[in-house]
Amino acid sequence: MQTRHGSATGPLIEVSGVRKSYAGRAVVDGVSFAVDEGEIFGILGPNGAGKTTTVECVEGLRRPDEGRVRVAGLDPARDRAQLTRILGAQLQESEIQPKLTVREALELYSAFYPRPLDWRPLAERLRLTETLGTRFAKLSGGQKQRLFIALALLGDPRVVVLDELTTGLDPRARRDTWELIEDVRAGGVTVLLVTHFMEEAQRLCDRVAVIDRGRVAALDTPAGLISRTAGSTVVSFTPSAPVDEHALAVLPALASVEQRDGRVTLHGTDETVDALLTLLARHHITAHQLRVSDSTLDDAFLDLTGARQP
Ligand SMILES: Nc1ncnc2c1ncn2[C@@H]1O[C@H](COP(=O)(O)OP(=O)(O)OP(=O)(O)O)[C@@H](O)[C@H]1O
Repeated sequence: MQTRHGSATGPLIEVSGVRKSYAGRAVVDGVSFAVDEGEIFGILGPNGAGKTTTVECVEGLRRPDEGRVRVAGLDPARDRAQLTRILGAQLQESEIQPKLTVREALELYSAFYPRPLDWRPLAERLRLTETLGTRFAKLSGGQKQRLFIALALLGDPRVVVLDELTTGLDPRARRDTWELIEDVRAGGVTVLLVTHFMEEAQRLCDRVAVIDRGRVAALDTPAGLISRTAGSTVVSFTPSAPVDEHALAVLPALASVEQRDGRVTLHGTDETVDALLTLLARHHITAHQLRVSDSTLDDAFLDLTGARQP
């Protein structure tokens, strides 16, 4: 297959056995993954897991102590000048002069690239046209994020790296930003996305690497991560009469069972639910407020890392 940039596909980003220590403590401890062109690839993990350090190695901002990173065949630590032509990174708020207007920021950053996109249609697409005369400091959170995306795309990159893009946004602005990222990918850009939000990863990412304590705890599609969690179906109900614990404990494919305040919650599979209903019928027990749902990426994450999300 040919990409819009005309090169043959293989992974666009390769991270292999990367290690990075600070003061003798390994914060990235042998991370490997590969991102194909056109993917939205998520890096998900608890605070301090090493996500930012990992993507900074991809951006060429940090040099790994060990391991290999390649972006379109370039070594980010060595070939930074060439890398900036194909990789757009999200700036941090502190990197933009608060007094610059949106127009000035777009013009200034365009000058950094050899072949920048025309910023006007980009501003239009990112709904920034109304704000062109507004100073950066006066923008809303959502407008700032849209400007960050515009600046990351100005150089017509093959890949953009977005780190905690929607942190601090309200739900509406977050959803708008997700649509923009989907648009960006539809335009052929590969997206490497660091996120804390399960919903964001589930909605946007083709594949997700869950990073925990500097290592890749799992790498799969969001659906794949969910299906490998112990008990991908959750069923809860209030029984009309006590249910024998031992009978519940031997239900097929049962991952866990909990009885609290008269309510029973089971994690299992569809097979568990079928057997449960048969069991209840046999004992003439009615299941009040019966709820059956699929596990979420949240459950998968907890299973994989044992960490609570903030
Ligand atoms: N320059 C540095 N010097 C020393 N320690 C650092 C440095 N940069 C990061 N760390 C530490 O490395 C660990 C991993 O940091 P990193 O920012 O990569 O994690 P993260 O997964 O992105 O976390 P968060 O979600 O909290 O941003 C943290 O404990 C952090 O304090």
